[in-house]
Amino acid sequence: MSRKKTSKSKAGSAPATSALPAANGPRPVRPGTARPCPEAPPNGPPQPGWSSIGGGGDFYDVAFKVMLVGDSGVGKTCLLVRFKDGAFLAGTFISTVGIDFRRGTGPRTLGAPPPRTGPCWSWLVVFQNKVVDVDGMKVKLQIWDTAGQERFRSVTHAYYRDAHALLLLYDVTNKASFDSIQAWLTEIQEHAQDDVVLMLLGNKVDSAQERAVKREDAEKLAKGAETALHQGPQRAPLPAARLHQEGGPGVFLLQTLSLWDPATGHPPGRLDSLQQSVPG
Ligand SMILES: Nc1nc2c(ncn2[C@@H]2O[C@H](COP(=O)(O)OP(=O)(O)OP(=O)(O)O)[C@@H](O)[C@H]2O)c(=O)[nH]1
Repeated sequence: MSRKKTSKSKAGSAPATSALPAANGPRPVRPGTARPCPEAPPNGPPQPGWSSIGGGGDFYDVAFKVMLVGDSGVGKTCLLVRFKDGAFLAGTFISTVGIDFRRGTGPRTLGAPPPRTGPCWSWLVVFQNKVVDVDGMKVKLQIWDTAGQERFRSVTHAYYRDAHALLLLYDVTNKASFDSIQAWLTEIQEHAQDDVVLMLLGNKVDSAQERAVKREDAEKLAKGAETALHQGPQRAPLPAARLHQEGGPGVFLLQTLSLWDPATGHPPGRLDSLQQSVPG
């Protein structure tokens, strides 16, 4: 695929920005994705068990932080946008890099030097809240989109710690993005909570002709990874069979999906549930 990579912004409550790579020159910004979320608490997202009245007028019973991770270009931002707004971001690929924001004033001028004072919302992550109904319970998902580019990993790691679930994406048309999954798993093992829920997502199954990763290979990887994660030094060993049956914490399953409907060019419906993903 020949997509020109430029840059896009993701905002969130990042750690101090001084250690972060500086934005380099003017960068295009996607409307709607490059804005700080006013609900963002300075020290991370709300935890389960918080009040049933959330910020921004959302009512919920329980809240979870979900993070999207995976190589650059696999479709993390598209997934977030589809899930939140039902829209698909087609066209030029705008990659996630650091653009910073001053709290309350929105995006600063792209390419301008970073602000010298004041709190900064920034960089390589952006999150969106969405409340979904699960068995009569209002579940608030705070979904964090991270920059996939390798040079930003040390920054995005910091956000794994308090994540309840990680959606690990690869692009079925890009073998390299699948080959990287092992490295992502190692990072997850190092930086995420022991009981984090993981899901492997193979995106872009609509591009059947360009497919470079077989479903069986991904299933094999998911199965192996599930066992390895639960036998790792920091994790309690759990029999794989039990995990499959009970669907408990740490389950690592493969789902494939397409965020684009090739028949109509429109999204095939809201991704309220990843279970509705396209078989591939
Ligand atoms: N055909 C097809 N293209 C998709 C799909 N999902 C995303 N894309 C395209 O893939 C490209 C990259 O998508 P992004 O969501 O920006 O990728 P990302 O993982 O956020 O990339 P980084 O921000 O660099 O980490 C865009 O051009 C999208 O239009 C899909 O399901 N099918």
